[in-house]
Amino acid sequence: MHYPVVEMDRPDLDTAVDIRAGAHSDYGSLTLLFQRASQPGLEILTPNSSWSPVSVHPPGTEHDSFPPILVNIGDLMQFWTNGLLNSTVHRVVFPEGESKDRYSIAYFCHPLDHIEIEAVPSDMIRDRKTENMQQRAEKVTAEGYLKKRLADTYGWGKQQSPARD
Ligand SMILES: O=C(O)CCC(=O)C(=O)O
Ligand SMILES: [Fe+2]
Repeated sequence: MHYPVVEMDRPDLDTAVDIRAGAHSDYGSLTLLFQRASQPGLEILTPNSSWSPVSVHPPGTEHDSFPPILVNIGDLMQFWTNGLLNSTVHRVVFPEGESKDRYSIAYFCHPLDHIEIEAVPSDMIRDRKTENMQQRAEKVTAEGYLKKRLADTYGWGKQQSPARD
């Protein structure tokens, strides 16, 4: 992803409101995020509902040539584990007071299309049924799940209504 430079002194920019990527959780099981040094911006939503910046070079990695690979838990992992592992809500904000672009690479790990989405068959996971867990009567494949998420988010695959006179 390339987030282009935005001049911080633009009169129409309000960094309290304007952000680079809105709050979301990833759809798949795990996401591997590759970031570049000195290009911060990622924030996660903490359990007390505040945003916390994620360091590109966490302690102990300051002198590494490349930032470590960041692993994000996605919604599918939350579903597979009945919420034992919860997906992270995150967003990307502008760096404070600086006009810089940001580059990142996200690898979204997703099952093959035909795989049926169901919780991991273990007693520990089975016992963890929570209110949050979506109880699904019908079987869903990885492809069906992904298409639904894309449709909910972007209207992907939905018929455009014909233009009217
Ligand atoms: O660019 C980033 O640092 C995060 C991107 C992201 O969250 C996403 O593509 O899902
Ligand atoms: Fe994401």
